[in-house]
Amino acid sequence: MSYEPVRVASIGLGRWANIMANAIERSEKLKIVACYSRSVGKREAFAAKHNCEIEDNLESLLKRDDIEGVIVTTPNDQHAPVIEAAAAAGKHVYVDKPIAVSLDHARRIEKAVRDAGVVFTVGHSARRLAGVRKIKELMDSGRIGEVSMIETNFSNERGMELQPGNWRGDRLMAPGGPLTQLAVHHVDSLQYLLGPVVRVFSFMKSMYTPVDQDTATMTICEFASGKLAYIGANWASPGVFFMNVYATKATLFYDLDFGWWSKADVVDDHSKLILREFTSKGDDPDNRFLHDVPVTLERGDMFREQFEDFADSIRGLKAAPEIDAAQAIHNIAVVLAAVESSKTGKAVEIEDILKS
Ligand SMILES: NC(=O)C1=CN([C@@H]2O[C@H](COP(=O)(O)OP(=O)(O)OC[C@H]3O[C@@H](n4cnc5c(N)ncnc54)[C@H](OP(=O)(O)O)[C@@H]3O)[C@@H](O)[C@H]2O)C=CC1
Ligand SMILES: O=C1CO[C@H](CO)[C@@H](O)[C@@H]1O
Repeated sequence: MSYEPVRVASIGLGRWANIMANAIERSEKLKIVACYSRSVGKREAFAAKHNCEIEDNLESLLKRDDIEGVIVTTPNDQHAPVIEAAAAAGKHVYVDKPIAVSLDHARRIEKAVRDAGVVFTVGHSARRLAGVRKIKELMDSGRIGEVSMIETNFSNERGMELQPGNWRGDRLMAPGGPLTQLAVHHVDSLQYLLGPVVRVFSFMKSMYTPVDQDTATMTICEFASGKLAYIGANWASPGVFFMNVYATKATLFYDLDFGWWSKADVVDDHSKLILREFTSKGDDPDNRFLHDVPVTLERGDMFREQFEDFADSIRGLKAAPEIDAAQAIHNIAVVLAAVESSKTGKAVEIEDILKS
């Protein structure tokens, strides 16, 4: 069903704003009409590239009646103040992940959008990858049996390039470093697949980086269902994104070439999902053989789709976007529990984090 494109403004015009704008430009459901960032150079470059108007300050942008929603890609600590102002002005809000880096900020955001009655969503796009959607389908259909555990990793080399002053190198703005910035995507996908995490244990170390930030993290999660998951995330290796699912009838190996992450319209072509199962399974454990079945992945576009979900909700085609504030808060609670565990050397209950 087609409708008048939802008119949006981009706020916080760094690297990710441009990748998100490219995705919006692949859709007929939204149109970027204006932009704002604090520095003049970034505003001018973004407006020229994405053919939109420039606003010199947030207040003037939010006063415009022709802007229906905002795309917030400011650094993590600037999500809450920008969203509070946008929601108070009646603008619908998309914010990139993580929703915020403290529960206090996350709850301020939840309250602001609820009080204003605006549509709100968070960019946990990885669950929309063709491989993750297919894993969910294979789990729900019973094809792979019952899952006991999932192992994941999302890593890249960025910790080695951090400089003092970069917000990613700040423990308050990016707690757990690569866990907050990269593997929070796996935190979301794992809770999408297995339900809520209840308890977390984590080790975090600072390695191969010029700043005082964790760059190697290993986290184990226990789910309310009793199932288990491992999340590895480092900032000291070439890019890695994988998810391996262990189930009673088959094991799934999902691997994505991180080099294509920001090109969401083709990234699914650079991923593979293998299903490993028994060819025959007799009584003799020394006479059981396995084979690998490649699983076909239909190409999607995780970034375009998340914006279309947002736009469809604004136009009333659906009640709400797939990812809401409550899920995003649970995602960040898992990250904060992992950071707490790495400090205390003990497992941390998510309930205790949510109570704090
Ligand atoms: N989903 C994904 O895969 C990814 C998500 N992200 C997320 O996107 C967000 C932005 O990341 P990224 O683009 O890499 O960061 P950058 O630092 O490159 O860009 C953020 C920009 O926001 C601007 N800014 C800062 N404060 C404000 C403010 N108060 N109001 C308006 N603009 C402001 C800054 O520019 P200026 O000085 O001009 O204001 C800055 O350049 C983060 O939340 C990050 O986690 C990032 C990468 C990938
Ligand atoms: O979420 C993310 C995924 O990958 C990006 C790198 O391309 C990160 O910068 C980011 O924070």
